[in-house]
Amino acid sequence: MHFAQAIFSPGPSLQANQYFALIVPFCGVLLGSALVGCWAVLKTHKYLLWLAAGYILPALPIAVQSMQTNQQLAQTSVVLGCFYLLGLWAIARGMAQRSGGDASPKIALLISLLALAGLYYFSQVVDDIHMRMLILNIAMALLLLLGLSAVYRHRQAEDIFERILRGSYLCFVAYSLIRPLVIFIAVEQNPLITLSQSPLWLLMLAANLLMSLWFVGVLLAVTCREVLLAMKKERDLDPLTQLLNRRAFFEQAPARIQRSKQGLWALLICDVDHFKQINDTLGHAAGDEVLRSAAKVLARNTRHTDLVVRLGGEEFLVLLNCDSLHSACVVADRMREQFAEVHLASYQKLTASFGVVVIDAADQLQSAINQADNLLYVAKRTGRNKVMSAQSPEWPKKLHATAC
Ligand SMILES: Nc1nc2c(ncn2[C@@H]2O[C@H](COP(=O)(O)OP(=O)(O)OP(=O)(O)O)[C@@H](O)[C@H]2O)c(=O)[nH]1
Repeated sequence: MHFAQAIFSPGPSLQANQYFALIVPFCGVLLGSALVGCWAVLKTHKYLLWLAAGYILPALPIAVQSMQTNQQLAQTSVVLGCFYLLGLWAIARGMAQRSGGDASPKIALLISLLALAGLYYFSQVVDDIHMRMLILNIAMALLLLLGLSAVYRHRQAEDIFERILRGSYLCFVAYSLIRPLVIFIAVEQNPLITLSQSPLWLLMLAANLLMSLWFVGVLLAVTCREVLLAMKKERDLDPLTQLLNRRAFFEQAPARIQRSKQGLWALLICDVDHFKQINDTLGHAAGDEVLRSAAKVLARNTRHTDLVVRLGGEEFLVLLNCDSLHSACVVADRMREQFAEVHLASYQKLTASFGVVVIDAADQLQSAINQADNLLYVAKRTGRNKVMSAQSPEWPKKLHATAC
């Protein structure tokens, strides 16, 4: 019989459970479409397209085979086998790509060609449905295995969501490896009359459906979380230096100060000296590079409990946990010295000025920033490249009383 005829002419008596089996491919297409929709919105997560293909491609052979007699299954096995193999490799590829790896396309091609040759032999030369099922299921399990190594080799940030996703994929692979064994035992004990009407077929479809739903659920949850984290990062970080921005600082600083049980907090305002001149002589791109280097100098002199912020332009703010104004000034001075080490082509030496204030309560934040700003202004006015605090000799005596 012709292939197209074999696909479109259903068996003589379609059972109710065969129609019921169509729910599975329908769900596969639906879940695959959800992943495509997700990709269309994000545009960044290309691996979602591979995973979508992994859901949509096998849906076609499942739908067709659910309505076929064993004789028709033999005629369509090679073509429909291609859809299964491509679909399973797409899942492996998607998962591998998500982890920054690959799913060995050459090995996948070899496995697929061998499987298709086997399907051809056991359908066109010797009609053995048992062998065809075994070959196809073994090949599909091997294709999924190709993704597993990449998923475990290229480890992403270890968190509970990642572990659940990885664990789910591992279960999916394990199930695929066990399936040929189940088929081997089940068919051996109960020779198939019509595969698509057998409980084995329905059982496999039900297991597929459950796995698919679970896997897509986990995948979408992980993707949503990634998107939310990326959005939060974009909202909180300065894109040039990757430091916190002003808004994120005022959101995080009060809680950070209140949480700390002991010690003072110092506010260091830092401003790169003659930055306009750097921009004018070396160009805006070099200016940007200087800002990135300045951010690194500040960040490497702080601990994870401190906050480093780009207030705007060439002005930075550091919230530093310390035990005295003196120790905060020592840190600021170390930062100041390290500015001189930033490499600047043809520009003499990079310098920065600092204003330092200490506080012990969150409600002093705004006034302390204003005060640190005043100190910075004095540092600029009295020659730049210096750390100014209320204890500095240059600090105007009449303001001394209000300083920390
Ligand atoms: N490259 C670059 N330049 C910026 C950025 N933001 C602000 N600027 C420039 O930074 C310069 C700041 O100049 P000023 O405020 O005069 O400060 P300054 O030249 O450092 O002078 P002093 O602070 O008095 O030493 C301006 O020319 C801004 O255009 C940025 O993101 N990248």
